Amino acid sequence: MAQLSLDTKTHRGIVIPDDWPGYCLDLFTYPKHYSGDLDCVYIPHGVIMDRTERLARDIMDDLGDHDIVVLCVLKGGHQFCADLVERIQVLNRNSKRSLLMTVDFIRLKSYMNDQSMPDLQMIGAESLSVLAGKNILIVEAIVDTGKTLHTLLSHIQTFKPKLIKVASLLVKRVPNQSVCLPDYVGFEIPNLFVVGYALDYNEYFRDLNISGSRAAEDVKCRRFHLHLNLISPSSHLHLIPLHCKFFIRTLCLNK
Ligand SMILES: O=P(O)(O)OC[C@H]1O[C@H](OP(=O)(O)OP(=O)(O)O)[C@H](O)[C@@H]1O
Ligand code: HPA
Repeated sequence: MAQLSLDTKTHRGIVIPDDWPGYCLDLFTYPKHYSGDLDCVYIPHGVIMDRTERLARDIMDDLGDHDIVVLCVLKGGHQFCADLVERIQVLNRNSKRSLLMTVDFIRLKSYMNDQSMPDLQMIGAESLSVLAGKNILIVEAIVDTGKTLHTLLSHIQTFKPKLIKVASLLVKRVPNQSVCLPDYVGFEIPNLFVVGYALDYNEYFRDLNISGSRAAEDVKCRRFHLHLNLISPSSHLHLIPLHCKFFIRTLCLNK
């Protein structure tokens, strides 16, 4: 893992500036039940896929001809992990080098609403002893405060793996972030709350195609809370209490 201060040209991934407004929602299709809940399309799905393809190649260049255990951090990391593994499989079929992969899962949860809670739950940690002596690629959707990754790395290191690499689709520019930068970063984003592509707000938005009466009921409750947060920066931000000053951005709507 590189230190935060090591800022090479590509190590931060695609850097999205603070003033990036995203794309207007009306330019995309999205389920009607999310209308009114979303601010903009922040990173279109196709861009995520193209960037993931390049990350897969970088991983293959670094780790090709090794055996690795891909450790997917649930729940948020499941979509990125599936797409990244698929891209590596394509390279396995089409290049001279190959990467033998097994995939494992661990669940870490600390967020309520848009806030990281002091209590971090780790589910599935018991089975990590199988990682002893292995090459591990942790696949995470987002590094925000860095607490989740830091806790996971400390835990895994106790099993004495041979090598640990980390791939994260997103890294947030957060003041005083205390974690090392992942080895493979898709995008560096401003300090905004983003949803979609398996990233949630209280379990909503992971799958933008949710349907059914129970989901519809829940969505109504959630809308009540989210409306506060969806005012665009140029309108009435100053009227919102400080703790609500964040924006829900949609990573990707079209899949
Ligand atoms: O860098 P941090 O501030 O620790 O935040 C990053 C973590 O937050 C989210 O997990 P969450 O706790 O929401 O659980 P989930 O993946 O099940 O949604 C996300 O999937 C990351 O694992
Ligand atoms: O911006 C975010 N969105 C969704 N989940 C998260 N977990 C940490 N940060 C985020």
